[in-house]
Amino acid sequence: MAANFSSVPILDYSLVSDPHTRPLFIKQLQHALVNVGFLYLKNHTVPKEYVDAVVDFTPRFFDLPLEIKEKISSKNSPHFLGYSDLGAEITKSRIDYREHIDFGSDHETQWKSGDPDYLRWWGQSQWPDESSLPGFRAVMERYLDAVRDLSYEFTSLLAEALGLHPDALNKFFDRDELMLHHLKLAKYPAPAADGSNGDPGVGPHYDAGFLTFLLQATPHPGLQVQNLSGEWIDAAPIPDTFVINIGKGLEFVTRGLARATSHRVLSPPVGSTPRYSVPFFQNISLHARLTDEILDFPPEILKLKEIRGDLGETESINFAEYDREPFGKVCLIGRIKSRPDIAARFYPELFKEHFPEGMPGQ
Ligand SMILES: O=C(O)CCC(=O)C(=O)O
Ligand SMILES: [Fe+2]
Repeated sequence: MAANFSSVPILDYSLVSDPHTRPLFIKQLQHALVNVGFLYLKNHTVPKEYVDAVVDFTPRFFDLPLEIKEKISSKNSPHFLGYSDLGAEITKSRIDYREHIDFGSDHETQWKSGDPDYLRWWGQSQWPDESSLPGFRAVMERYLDAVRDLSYEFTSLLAEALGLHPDALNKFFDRDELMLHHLKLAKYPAPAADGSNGDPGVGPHYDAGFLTFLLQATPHPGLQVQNLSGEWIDAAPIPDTFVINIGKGLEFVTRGLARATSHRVLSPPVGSTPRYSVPFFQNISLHARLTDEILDFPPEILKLKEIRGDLGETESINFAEYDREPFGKVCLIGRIKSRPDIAARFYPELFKEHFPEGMPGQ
């Protein structure tokens, strides 16, 4: 019988540091990876003051005057980094109702004219002028580095939970200065009472990379994950936790053992204050070709996949190109589809390929 789930498991990171309780953590992690694809992590190692500072700055960023935010608009970034106003982004042909800013760890683009397009996906972030929000950049970069470090530790526990050597997944990451991980600050306003805002929230999707560490920065519910029978299960905020989920890249390279789970965000109810959230997206090397990487799982681990059964029908299909393209290309295609405006400006050939009829909605 297929294993299904009706809630998202909560794992306690403090179990890892005690040799007596560590095996229990690994067991619980194994269940979460194979059967759910989502988990909450409590007692994690990112200092509370780092998290609190991010929670404090997030609404203050969105409260800046529009002209300050527009100065760092993602429209002008070949790296899809910067500020995106409401309605800028498309998920599965549907317009999302959120405002956001995306940035990455400090990074110089490796792309030069003539190089493959996908190298250009990573590059410099755009930050608001220091004088308009003093301390913002330092707080965000400090947080990004701390979550990155936790994400690497977690990746090695995950390898262990899947019966691999703890270092088995390290080869997918480049040296720190060549890696870029993403952080997004998102604001989900309540829709207008007359429904004139169109489709609210963020539509069903998978994340692209290896792992996502989500900080839900307000107590609003809204995040939902889809179980094996297609039902939407709430993943409401739990104070002092991260919600961790698996991206399509990790699912692909583990041959479906670790499952990427479709999820979506519903807007807060009419009249509510906005919901804020801060996902960290752990990337892997732009050049990593996941089809070339055969990981050697022990038979008892592969059996867990059989016991779980098929992943079932979900409402989102994306990032299917892992079977032929390197990580950077797969993700660039994802960005091209969600931001045709940026694609048309900086990646005209890919734009034509994916939007042969021209700009959608025009
Ligand atoms: O805002 C959230 O809670 C989740 C957002 C999300 O799934 C994403 O940006 O990929
Ligand atoms: Fe997501």
